[in-house]
Amino acid sequence: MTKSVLVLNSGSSSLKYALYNLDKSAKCLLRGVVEGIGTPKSLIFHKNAQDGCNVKLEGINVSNHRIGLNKVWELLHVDRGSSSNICAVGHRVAHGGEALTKPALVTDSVKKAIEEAVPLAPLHNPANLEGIKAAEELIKCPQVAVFDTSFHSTLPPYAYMYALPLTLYKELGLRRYGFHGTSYQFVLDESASLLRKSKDSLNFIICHLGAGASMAAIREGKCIDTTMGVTPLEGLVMATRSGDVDPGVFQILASEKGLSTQEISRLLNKESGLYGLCGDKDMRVVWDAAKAGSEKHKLAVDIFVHRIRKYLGAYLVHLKGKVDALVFTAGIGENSVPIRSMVCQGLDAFGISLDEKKNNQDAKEKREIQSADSKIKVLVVPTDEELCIAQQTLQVLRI
Ligand SMILES: Nc1ncnc2c1ncn2[C@@H]1O[C@H](COP(=O)(O)OP(=O)(O)O)[C@@H](O)[C@H]1O
Ligand SMILES: CC(=O)OP(=O)(O)O
Ligand SMILES: [Mg+2]
Repeated sequence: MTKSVLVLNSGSSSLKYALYNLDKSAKCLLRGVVEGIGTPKSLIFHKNAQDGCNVKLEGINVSNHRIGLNKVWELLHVDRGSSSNICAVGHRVAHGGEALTKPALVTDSVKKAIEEAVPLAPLHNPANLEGIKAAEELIKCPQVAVFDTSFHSTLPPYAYMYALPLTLYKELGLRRYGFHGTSYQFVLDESASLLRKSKDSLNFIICHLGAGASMAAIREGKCIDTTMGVTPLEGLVMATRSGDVDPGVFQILASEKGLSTQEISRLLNKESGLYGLCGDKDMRVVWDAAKAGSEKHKLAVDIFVHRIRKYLGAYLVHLKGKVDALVFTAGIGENSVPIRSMVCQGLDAFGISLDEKKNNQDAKEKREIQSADSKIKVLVVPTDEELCIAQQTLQVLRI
């Protein structure tokens, strides 16, 4: 049996995993996801691309990522003994801080740097680190960390600095880092290949709209601005994250509601966004309820779209109108016809116009959906963070 690389993408409440051939083809052998970690109703979906072996485990109790990885390990073991051929593990790590700007072989000092960045990504880095430690115990092979933040290391200082006392940047590393980097990397390459041009000659505005959502402005293949900040909380409205709010709310919540910093952080990260506005966090449910007439769900959709358009306007100006394509990716970006339509509504004057028939096509592959007279192309490009992590893992290990 061929040797393989295992990719672990530990999210705030999920653990996605995928197994790839350990060669340049990096063919996907199987993939799966443990959802609802930390709740009594966790779910595991496991799909073997080769023999169609699909497993769905429901209602299990996966209280943390370590237990999640143990379950995945059992499944890999059962699934044609896949576990015994793993020669490398690639981990998604959300925050690399200022020190870690490239994929890195996991060493004690790399783990320490990931630990030091925990305050900067409180929902993600602890899970990432737990995933690394658990994998080290289970699988004796090289482990590689691939950082969400790396892609954004090209941001110019005027885009990454906050207008806070300069000393805070020096003391605490308080600056914009940006996230979803492996997704942007993958989608940028895919978009350039769709347009049959070198990415270095192309400008894009990419919307990564998943449960976590962000946007990036790309000039000549390099990121020049992005919506997420020092943490993955800034910017767009997300499933449970507020995105941009006036920092003045901290004072009001503390003095008027007596909330601690921890409680405020929880409120902004887990109880806000779509969920805070309408009580639902899955855009499919939110959209259906809005269509059925629920005013609060309609408002949640309007706020979600308005925030995207605000940044779209900013990035169009930032790129001086020279944009080759507006790209939609991730769960909502790839699948929601109405959200894409609302984002592009009435932008003909800015060179963006959708072909609604193409937008409505039920397709899974990367494609163009702009109208014939649209100056800027509009693309739907499925992301694959796990494949990108596998490729970068192989590069670090020079395989
Ligand atoms: N057909 C669809 N219409 C609208 N939203 C969708 C659709 N399919 C998936 N989604 C949204 O995509 C989200 C998940 O996206 P994903 O990129 O997997 O997020 P993450 O990796 O951040 O968990 C779901 O929460 C759901 O809201
Ligand atoms: C950084 C981030 O927001 O990741 P995710 O979308 O997986 O939550
Ligand atoms: Mg994601």
